Amino acid sequence: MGKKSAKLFAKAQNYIPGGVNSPVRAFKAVGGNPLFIKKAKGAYLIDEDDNQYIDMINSWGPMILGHAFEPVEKQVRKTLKNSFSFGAPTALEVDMAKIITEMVPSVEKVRMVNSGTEATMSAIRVARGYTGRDKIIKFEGCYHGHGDSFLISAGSGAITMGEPDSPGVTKGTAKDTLLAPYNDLEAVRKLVEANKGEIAAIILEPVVGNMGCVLPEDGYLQGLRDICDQEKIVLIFDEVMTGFRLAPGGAQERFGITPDMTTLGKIIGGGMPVGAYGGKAEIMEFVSPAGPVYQAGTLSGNPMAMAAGYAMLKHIQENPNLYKKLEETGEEIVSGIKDSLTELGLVYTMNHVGSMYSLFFTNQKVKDLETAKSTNTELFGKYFQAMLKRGIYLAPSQFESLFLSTALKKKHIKAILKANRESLAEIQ
Ligand SMILES: Cc1ncc(COP(=O)(O)O)c(C=O)c1O
Ligand SMILES: N[C@H](C=O)CCC(=O)O
Repeated sequence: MGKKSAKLFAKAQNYIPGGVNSPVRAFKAVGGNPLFIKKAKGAYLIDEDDNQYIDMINSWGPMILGHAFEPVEKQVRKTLKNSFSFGAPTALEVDMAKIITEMVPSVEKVRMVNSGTEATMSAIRVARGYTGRDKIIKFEGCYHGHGDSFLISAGSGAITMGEPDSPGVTKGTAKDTLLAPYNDLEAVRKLVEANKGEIAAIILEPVVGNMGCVLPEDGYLQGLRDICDQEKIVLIFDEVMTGFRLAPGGAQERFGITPDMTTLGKIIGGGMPVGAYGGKAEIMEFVSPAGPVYQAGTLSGNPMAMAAGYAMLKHIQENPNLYKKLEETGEEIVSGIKDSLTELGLVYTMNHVGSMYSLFFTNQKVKDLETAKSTNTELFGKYFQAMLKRGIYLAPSQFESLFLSTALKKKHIKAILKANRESLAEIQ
């Protein structure tokens, strides 16, 4: 790490818990100290010491078109001339809601919030209000933000820091969150049977990014859809990561399964702090002031955030072939890494879909939290550092997915694959 980043991290620890504003940024799981980033453009991050890195996380997903994408920047500049926030309805937020309903199959009506956390917290409240039931089912290792109901066997930074069940969540709250292993339909059937008529919602990441990248097995999403239909349970896809990433209409479009409700974030903000939840009009009509379930926000629908997000979605809607490029980039990187593994005689597990992937340092098939945890996290730390030394910025935890962007060109892919081969060889 460069001198300026080191100095800033030391200073930050005096004022910010752990020196960071979100735990996984602290590099605790991979050793070393975090880089402090001063700017980013296209495929690159530039730190305070002027080192340049090819970015494989893209702000944890939002920057799917690369950093400082011009049409988005232009729209934000234009909008900020009219001031930053009004706390009143705007034309922009109507455009935003319209484009989301056009693009995401399950969403007939949508409410904008400020983060993915707010979106999931609000979605389960609405599902509870709509069904008159209290319990929800979530899956071990899935992460839905830091709402109390979800910090139970939570993925992402919570597993990374070894705190999947956060202190501070009351027993009263925790008892209404039922847990099942991901990709295990039988476990869900048993929970539903044992809690008949009491489950308001099943919430999941339709492709998990928060225990590393884990894909739904064939028939799994359809199986959950069927259970929800039979038992009148609200099926919620948390597409904060996968929305507009795995297809213009997210994982639900890619896998052809329509949930009752969807939560969104990341890409819909174009890099600004935004979330949204939406779904069938019949359910969304329960949201205040149309209905009785209360949810509000001083900065919800903020013009800056709407400008960035709308410019991003409009570009995606008008250029659907960008997904072909993302698929090709993902395929080329993943198959190149697999070739290196074969050449080096290494048997590790690669999970991949579109522009999301994770390399797990285990020879087990990774399909749920238990198998994800079979990975060698120490080896992952060495791999992370070896890649960083070669100018490639990965997610600083094994329990995160990587997110590719359209800014990656041939030269970047070549550099990524070269660094991968050298790093894998170095750390054995
Ligand atoms: C699937 C998923 N849901 C919800 C969230 C929470 O979003 P935010 O960090 O914007 O609160 C995240 C990421 O943090 C996520 O990956
Ligand atoms: N996995 C998290 C969200 O996607 C990582 C971002 C964070 O918690 O800081």
